[in-house]
Amino acid sequence: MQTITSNKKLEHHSIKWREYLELTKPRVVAMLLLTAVVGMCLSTQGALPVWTLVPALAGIGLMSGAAAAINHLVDRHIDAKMARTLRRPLPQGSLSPKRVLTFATALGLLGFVMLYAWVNPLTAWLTFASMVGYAVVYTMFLKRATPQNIVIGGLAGAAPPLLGWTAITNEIHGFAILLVMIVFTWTPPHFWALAVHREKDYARAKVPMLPVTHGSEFTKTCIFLYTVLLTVVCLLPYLVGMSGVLYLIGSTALNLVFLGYAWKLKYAPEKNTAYSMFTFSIWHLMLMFVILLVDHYL
Ligand code: HEM
Ligand SMILES: CC(C)=CCC/C(C)=C/CC/C(C)=C/COP(=O)(O)OP(=O)(O)O
Repeated sequence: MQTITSNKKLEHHSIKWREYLELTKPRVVAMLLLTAVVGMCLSTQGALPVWTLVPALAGIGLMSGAAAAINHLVDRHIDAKMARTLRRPLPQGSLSPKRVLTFATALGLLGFVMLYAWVNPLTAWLTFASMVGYAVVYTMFLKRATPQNIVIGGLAGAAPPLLGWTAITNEIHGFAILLVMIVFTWTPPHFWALAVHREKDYARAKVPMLPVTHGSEFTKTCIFLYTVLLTVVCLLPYLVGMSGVLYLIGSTALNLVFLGYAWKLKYAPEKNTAYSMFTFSIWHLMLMFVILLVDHYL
């Protein structure tokens, strides 16, 4: 009997851990950290100091996780109306809003103190600004107000390469801004492809995403134009001498495939084209940053 009770307790405990982890959007944070690592590596020709790298990644990861948890908290009523987000811990009632707020505050504070004390105040404040940009500016205001929400809000998610760069050098460099621009121009095709696929969800929840306010045809045109812009932006690291030929070939190949998806989505869509493009967008960004890294060290 006692064993059954303690097993239940254990099960209860482990389920809660999984739910707290889900609040932090771990796969998104993993990608943000990859872009931050690349920012760190590209900022120097030398080896990275481990005593800066570790607290920098921990601090950026914790503050991103805190921002994601606040997004879950603020959006809990919207999330309850959409099939994709209905099973999240808050709409399901498996975590209370108060607990989520405490969790997010603890994570955010811990991350900030780590960055401030062990990295540098510049990185701590820039990460804080990104956290506010996503959790407050995007989630509380822009998301509910304008179809340009993700374009402007995308700046917060694009910041980590700069955060990685400043963590190592304590200064804002033009090359770091180029990396930010890559993620910034990648965000609209990344998200709008998903929004086209999930248009009904957003309409039901009354969130003014572009396909809801301007229709899916207009959104597909915007996706295509942003993908062209992304292709041009991705040439800049080569043109300014930040990256070499390996990067040029790799990034151009990735962008040609991405453009292929955008073209197909606009002119010859099949049932799953929008979702396939969204899935590819994640591979695209991941490989783009891996190529930047390989190019830097070869
Ligand atoms: C305003 C900016 C952004 C918006 C609105 C956005 C939106 C979304 C949404 C709604 C999903 C969930 C898809 C699903 O549940 O199937 C998603 C997934 C994802 N996003 Fe974004 N995104 C943004 C920026 C970013 C950035 C900057 C990164 C990383 C650098 C990123 C990386 C990812 C990854 C890795 C996934 C897959 C997560 C998973 O499989 O659980 N996103 N994005
Ligand atoms: C400190 C720092 C770098 C902060 C950035 C944090 C962060 C987690 C950015 C990711 C952007 C993202 C996943 C937006 C989706 O929100 P959504 O509400 O539109 O998507 P949802 O419906 O899936 O919740």
